[in-house]
Amino acid sequence: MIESGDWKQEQERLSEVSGKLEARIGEIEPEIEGLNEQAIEIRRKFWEEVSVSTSTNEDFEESVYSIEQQEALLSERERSHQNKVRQYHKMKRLLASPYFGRIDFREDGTGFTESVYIGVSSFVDADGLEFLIYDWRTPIASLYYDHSPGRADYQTPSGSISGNMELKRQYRIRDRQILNVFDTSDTIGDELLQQVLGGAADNRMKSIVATIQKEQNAIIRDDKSQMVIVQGAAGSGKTSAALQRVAYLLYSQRDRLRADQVVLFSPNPMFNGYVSTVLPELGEENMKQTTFQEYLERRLSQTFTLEDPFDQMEYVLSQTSDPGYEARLSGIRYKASSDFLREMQRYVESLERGGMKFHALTFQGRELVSAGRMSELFYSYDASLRTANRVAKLQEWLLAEVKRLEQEERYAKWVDEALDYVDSEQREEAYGELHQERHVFDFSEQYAAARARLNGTRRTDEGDFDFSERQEAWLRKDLVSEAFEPLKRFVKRMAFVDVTGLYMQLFDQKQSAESALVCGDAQVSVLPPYWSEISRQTRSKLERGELYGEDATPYLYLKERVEGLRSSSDIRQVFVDEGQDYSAFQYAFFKQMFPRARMTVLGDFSQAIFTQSTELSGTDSPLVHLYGAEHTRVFRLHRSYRSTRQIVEFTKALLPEASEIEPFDREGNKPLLIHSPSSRQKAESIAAHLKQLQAEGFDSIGIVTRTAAEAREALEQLAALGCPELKEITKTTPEFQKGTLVLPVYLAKGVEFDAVLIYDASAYHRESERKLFYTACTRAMHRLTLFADSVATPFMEQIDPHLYDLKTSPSVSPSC
Ligand SMILES: Nc1ncnc2c1ncn2[C@@H]1O[C@H](COP(=O)(O)OP(=O)(O)OP(=O)(O)O)[C@@H](O)[C@H]1O
Repeated sequence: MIESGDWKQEQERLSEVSGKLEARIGEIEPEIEGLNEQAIEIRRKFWEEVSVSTSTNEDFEESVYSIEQQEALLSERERSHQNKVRQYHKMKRLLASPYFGRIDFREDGTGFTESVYIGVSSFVDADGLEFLIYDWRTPIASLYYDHSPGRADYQTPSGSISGNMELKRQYRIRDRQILNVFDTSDTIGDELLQQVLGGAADNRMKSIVATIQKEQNAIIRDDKSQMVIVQGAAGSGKTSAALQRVAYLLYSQRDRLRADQVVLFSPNPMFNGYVSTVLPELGEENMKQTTFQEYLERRLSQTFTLEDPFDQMEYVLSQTSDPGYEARLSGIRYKASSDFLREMQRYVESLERGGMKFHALTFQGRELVSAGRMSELFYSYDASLRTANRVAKLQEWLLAEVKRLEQEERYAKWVDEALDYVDSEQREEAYGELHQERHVFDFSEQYAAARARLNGTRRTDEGDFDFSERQEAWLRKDLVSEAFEPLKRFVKRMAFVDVTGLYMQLFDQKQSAESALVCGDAQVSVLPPYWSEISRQTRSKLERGELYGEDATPYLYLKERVEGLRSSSDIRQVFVDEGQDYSAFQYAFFKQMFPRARMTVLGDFSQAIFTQSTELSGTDSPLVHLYGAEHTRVFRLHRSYRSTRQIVEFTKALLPEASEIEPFDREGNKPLLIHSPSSRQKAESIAAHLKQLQAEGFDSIGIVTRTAAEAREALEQLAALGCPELKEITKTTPEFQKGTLVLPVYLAKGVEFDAVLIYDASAYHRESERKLFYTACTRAMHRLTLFADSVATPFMEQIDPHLYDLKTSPSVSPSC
């Protein structure tokens, strides 16, 4: 807390700045209105203001020029309007809470101290000379995040600036009143952070600009590395840092980076909604948001029915007695591995020498171009050409060939027969088309046609032999062209390349494990256990027109390498959250898909719940290899902000190798384990506990289950006990909601709750489920309660019993 004189002065300054903000808002409002009206007026009178004439070429050009000018005027007004609206919203946002921090900095050699007030955006005095508020992303504002009072320096585009920080102050402001103000000697005083973290969970993620920590600031402001990897404990602010990083990049590169050139890959659609308000809260437009599955669906769902990662997860967790289970697991691991990626790369290269597969071009049961002919041509091209270039050449040849065949086809027997069935509508169309052939603007033609129609006479050219011949020729052309349309599409879509056959070839069962994996000379270096069963499963799935989740990316990778890449060169920044859940293949794919982008990958290997997980850092990490170690920077976040100290100490103990996790010092109850002798009593106990939590005022509660089936069971049991307003979250739920949610742990990734109830802590047995259990428990901010039958998960038996409290089925009223 500061002295009352200082407080008074601060309040006076706040009132003064708020007054100036209000005055600026007052000035902007009529300007916005004016610009909007101008734009409406221009749009309304658009065609009155332009002169359109097509009489001569000069007139035509004049018209185009006049339309372009009018368009330019309109878009200039619309742009000015949008800019003003943006400014207006920024001022409004500032008015609610103009700044959150201040530093007094005496730059070496200047002889004076400047007070730098920091807020979500800059605000300059009316004369344009004094910064009343500095945007948190300005270079000088980084002093606030990186230093304590004393010697300090910060980086600017023109070099480093050093000086003395004489004061560092933090504020909580609401409705023009200072609620709290404190001077701090720590980097960012824990007091403000304590207050922020002690609050309730929200159904939307919040911005953290007022309390960004030094190690998070380094991530946010790294604008040198091509690849930024953040390995951080659960709740250490990885997602938060990523979102503030997007805002920072949009600010620091505002002359060359637009929000739609940034894309965030989220773990599920619900998470997209959860984080979508942070950037607008910071006055920035949202980046593009998607999930990898959405992308796969867009590219592959026309050819296959795709298994999504959640169904794959359900299989892994629930179908353990399936006879092919071990092989499937081995396949999932292998198909995500760098080994398989290397095999695939070798395979694609080997296709330059042999093994390409094509689908013949057929028409009405006749083979127009055989697969063999395509193969012959493909291998006749210059051997130095890459596969995709040869496929492109072949496509060009095929298109020309189809055109030639189409012309030949016009005199086929089926066309003669079809001509007899041409109806009057088609003939009329032929008539119209023939007359239009000359030129649409050919007035004399139209005039002659109109006169002929009016006078009921026949035009001389219609009666002659030439016209009916031309009409027949036109009809033949039209009939064949329509019939050939699917063939042309087939060639344009590159469907003549048999990608499925090529992919299947990789899983040729006839090859023994010791021999070559495929034709050509791609030799297998490492084959996974159960190889022939993996091959059988993969092939039979493909034969049914279906694709396992683990095959989707490798399949698409192969397709793109063979058919040519479909990259998005406009995207400049790619963010991948929950990065441990992506395979080496997916990363190779990201690089291929976004060739001009830099990447930021955030993840936690301790939360790697999918079988195909990837180690983010470390020498073997495929991520580090992606851009090379010299272009990659790895950050580690150890401090966990989400949960109370008691919850972090408990969850940390669940991971034998996670000793580096540090809890933020916020106190709460120890996690509570409640044993119940029967599943009925367990449900009753959960119901009673829920009621108690709601009575205590917790309004964001997650009942976290192991699988979707368990979530449904929980929902039914609790609803039968009268628990009100339980919300079921499934993989298709589009929005994160507040309230009591029932959801499987894989859908709780990345989100948090005031209180978490682990529906069945007895259900996690296998070592592979340790991370699943850890992920479930780390969703809790303030309370964690675990329900189990007589024996809880072995992971809890292995930890210090002092880390949690224990109860046996409390005698409580069984309903909500
Ligand atoms: N510097 C900070 N100031 C205030 N709150 C913070 C800060 N850093 C993190 N938090 C809070 O901690 C919680 C966890 O943050 P976030 O979800 O970004 O972590 P994460 O590392 O992505 O977690 P997980 O991997 O478990 O999903 C959020 O409520 C976030 O607002």
